[in-house]
Amino acid sequence: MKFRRSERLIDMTSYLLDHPRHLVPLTFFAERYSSAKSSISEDLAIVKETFEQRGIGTLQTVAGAAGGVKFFVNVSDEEARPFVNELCSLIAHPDRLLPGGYLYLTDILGNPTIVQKAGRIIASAYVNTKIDVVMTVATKGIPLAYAVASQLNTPVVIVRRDSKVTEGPTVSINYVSGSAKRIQTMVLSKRSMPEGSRVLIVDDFMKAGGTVMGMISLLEEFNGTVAGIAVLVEAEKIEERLVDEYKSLVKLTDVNVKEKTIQVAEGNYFKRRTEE
Ligand SMILES: O=P(O)(O)OC[C@H]1C[C@H](OP(=O)(O)OP(=O)(O)O)[C@H](O)[C@@H]1O
Repeated sequence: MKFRRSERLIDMTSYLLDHPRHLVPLTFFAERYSSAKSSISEDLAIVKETFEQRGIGTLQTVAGAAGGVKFFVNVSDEEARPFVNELCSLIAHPDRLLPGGYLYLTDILGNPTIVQKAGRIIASAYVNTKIDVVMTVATKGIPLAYAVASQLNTPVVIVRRDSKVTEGPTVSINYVSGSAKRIQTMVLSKRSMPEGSRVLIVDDFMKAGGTVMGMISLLEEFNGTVAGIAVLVEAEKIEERLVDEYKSLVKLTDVNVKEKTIQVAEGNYFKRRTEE
């Protein structure tokens, strides 16, 4: 059955969006549409141009016999900013404030539309970064970690705060949870990731950064490399912030637990993108 160009473009776009960072050989599309590879190359040029013009992402071509094309999500700032501003308005409710300057985010983290969009935007910040694994810590960071990892075509590694028989042999470290100055434990199965993995650390919220630091320490036990750190929301700046290099979509700027007021602004996501 022959496919018209318009049909090929629609189906090809859908396939590429569903398979981010997968290498798709041109022959795959040529056979799928019973078309010549030259026609497929022309189709892909149109898809690439439109993706880039509409701020959706880009296509990278891998030359050679084992080559093909890979879709990389790369949401433009014009596309991302309205979403982040909407997120700010959603978060800026004083009744979200919790003791210790933490925030109630469970409703947002339970909203697949929000989490998937945030995942695409965070993944866009690493379009030129090689990432083998996305790491998070149970529990609230898990939905966002999966949303980011699905765009990076990587597995998710979930650090636990306790050891379970079902995890097999594990590595554990103790860390100081920043603000609370509590000694806490992090545990990870020895089978969770290969030695030397390049890891993107993702979490929902960062206050003092103790949790992120804990994951960094754990990573050292696997000779892993921190490829990046991304959080949905960062608490307002505090002196003893343990982590400097990270990206956030939203930040709390002025929290007054007593007055129950909260100011929220864009995180450093856009700032760091312009600096890159
Ligand atoms: O920067 P820090 O001061 O370390 O705080 C950030 C931690 C605290 C909170 O997790 P918890 O509510 O402790 O745990 P869970 O995600 O399981 O609810 C949040 O999800 C981050 O992981």
